[in-house]
Amino acid sequence: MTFLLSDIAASIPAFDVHAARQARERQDRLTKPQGSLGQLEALSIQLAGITGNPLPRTDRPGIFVFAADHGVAARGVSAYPAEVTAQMVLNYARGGAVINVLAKQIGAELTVADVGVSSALPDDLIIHHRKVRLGTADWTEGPAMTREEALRAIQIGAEIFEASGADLAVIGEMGIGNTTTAAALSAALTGLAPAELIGRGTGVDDAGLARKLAAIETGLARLPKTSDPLEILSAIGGLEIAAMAGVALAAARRRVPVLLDGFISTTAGLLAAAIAPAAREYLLASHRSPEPGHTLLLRRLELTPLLDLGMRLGEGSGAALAVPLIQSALAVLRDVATFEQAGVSDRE
Ligand SMILES: O=C(O)c1ccc[n+]([C@@H]2O[C@H](COP(=O)([O-])O)[C@@H](O)[C@H]2O)c1
Ligand SMILES: Cc1cc2nc[nH]c2cc1C
Repeated sequence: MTFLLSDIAASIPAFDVHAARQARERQDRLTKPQGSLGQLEALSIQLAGITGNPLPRTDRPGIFVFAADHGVAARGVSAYPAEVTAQMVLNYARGGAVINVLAKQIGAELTVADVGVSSALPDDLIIHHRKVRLGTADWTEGPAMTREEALRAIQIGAEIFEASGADLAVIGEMGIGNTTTAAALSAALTGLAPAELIGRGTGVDDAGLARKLAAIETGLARLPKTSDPLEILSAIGGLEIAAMAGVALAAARRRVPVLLDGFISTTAGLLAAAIAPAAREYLLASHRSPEPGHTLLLRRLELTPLLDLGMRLGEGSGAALAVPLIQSALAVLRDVATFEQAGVSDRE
């Protein structure tokens, strides 16, 4: 099967304004003051437009966590050593990480894929073994990966989503150093200033923050002059960001909502929307991470997060918490009685 990004981009359906209008009309007839459920009302209407169903449901949420390493981690840009990426994949496989617990709590299926961890992982580990390469190259010195590798990582994300049957796609990640990559990639895609996009990630000190900025400035200086998202992605990385964008594109094609997690996950949403502008309508923001770049990207994508809990873990954790909120918003739209049905007097 040949995998063409242009085909995917062209096959994403438009937001269904008719289904959204029907959902809006129903929301306004439910036995509550109009607008009293705040953001949950807009959310249910948006889900109707995304799915093309005026009474949508998300009974099979899938959490897709992609792991990969970043050559740039060698520049001292993270508070943790690079081997934590591989160690955390083992933790996911054994069920011991935060996202394992939260996935179980909300009854979501968790899929973990190695798309570029830099060490060999045991074959008997129950994860998707889809390594594109052993981590990205340090993009301050040369391209993170080839164009073919970037495309392959997007394709893997799309394939993993397609095989899942999920009706809501959470995209999460694990990759030491990836807040630096996400900031560089976001800067290259949006023109936003690196100094405004960087944050402390896993908890770097001021010197670490200065190293992040220096790395990004070096990386951007050697970026070819291009607005082609795939070119930018292959120059900067990362593999897990590419795979998350692949999930987002494939989900949008099937009218499945994409629930973003934190800064890195939202960078993947930004990338998907750069590849296929129609994909933007399918993105939902679950929470706001304290990474400064996250707020800027949410604004750029015109997304309002549901939660603001100071969470900065990644791995889909903030998004997992928002899944029950989405399901509650949809249950209300489907099952609350209308004024007419309940014999309650409507507003004058
Ligand atoms: O989701 C976020 O906003 C977020 C913010 C800070 C850190 N993280 C996680 O921490 C790792 C990246 O942090 P760092 O400091 O190594 O660049 C990576 O595994 C992410 O999942 C995630
Ligand atoms: C322990 C640990 C767990 C993580 N999960 C996602 N990013 C992470 C980064 C670290 C360091």
